[in-house]
Amino acid sequence: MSESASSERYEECRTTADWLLSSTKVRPTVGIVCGSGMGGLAKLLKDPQVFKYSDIPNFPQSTVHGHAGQLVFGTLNGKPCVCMQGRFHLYEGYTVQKITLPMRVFKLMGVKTVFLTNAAGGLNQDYKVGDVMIIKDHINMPGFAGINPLFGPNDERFGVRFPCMSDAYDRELRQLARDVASELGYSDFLQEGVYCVLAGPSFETIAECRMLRNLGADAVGMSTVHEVITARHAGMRCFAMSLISNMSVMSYDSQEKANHEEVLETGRLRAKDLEKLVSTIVGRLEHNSSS
Ligand SMILES: O=P(O)(O)O[C@H]1O[C@H](CO)[C@@H](O)[C@H]1O
Ligand SMILES: Nc1nc2[nH]cnc2c(=O)[nH]1
Repeated sequence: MSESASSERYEECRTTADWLLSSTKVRPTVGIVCGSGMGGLAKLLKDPQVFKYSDIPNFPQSTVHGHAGQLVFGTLNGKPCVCMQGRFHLYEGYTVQKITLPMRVFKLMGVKTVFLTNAAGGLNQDYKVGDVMIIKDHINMPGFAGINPLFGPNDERFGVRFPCMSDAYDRELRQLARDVASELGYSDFLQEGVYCVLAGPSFETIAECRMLRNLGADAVGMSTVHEVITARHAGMRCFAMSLISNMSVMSYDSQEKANHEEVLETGRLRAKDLEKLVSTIVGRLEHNSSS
């Protein structure tokens, strides 16, 4: 990609951010991305203002069941928020740059902290369906094949050429999440681990699940990592959580089969707990001018 194409991408994000800022009075400091079946989070926002993705300039469209495809502005526990009720995935056919455009739009709208949720398969055999895993680190499998949202000329207006990723998942926010989970009585189903992203859309084979576990992954999914890389590049703090919606099949004796209906059903069962967890954490966020 040429320097001018990179500049066009900046202008594309700027146009979208300016359009949104002129269409709402909310000035969000918190951005939320809802995972599969977790769109209920957006319904917690007070005085909501809803924009369909199809009405927002330059926005991709949601094509996956369980992703409503709208951007909701409002306040959550007193904090001005923008919430993606539906995210984009590589397997939908978008480029990695397109699926992460909303993160740059968040940045240009003034967002400081991004909360991401996803549904994921549990690779760690100590986990169970319905567990909530705070993500402490990731493995970017598509990145090993050159699929990284920062590929191409770097635009310094967003961030540096070589951003650090060893601090991608904010330590303080993870501690806050553990404290809040403990207060809410959620410790029994709270985990903390490593999320591995694959391109999808096929679920993993048994051999692939075994390999990913051996590599140190606790959960596997098809999202979040690209968004986190883009958000961190732009200097936003990130907190991400996986709902363990199904256990990855690790044995040739197993009759289990991963499927999207189970993923959505687990989301429905754990929805209220997840919503309480996220809204309480957001309510306790402190933003100063440098964070
Ligand atoms: O990561 P989210 O968007 O929660 O969705 C997860 O659920 C879908 C598979 O059921 C995949 O898209 C996977 O990434
Ligand atoms: N790749 C992948 N994504 C998921 N999303 C929800 N469950 C799964 C899973 O088992 N594998």
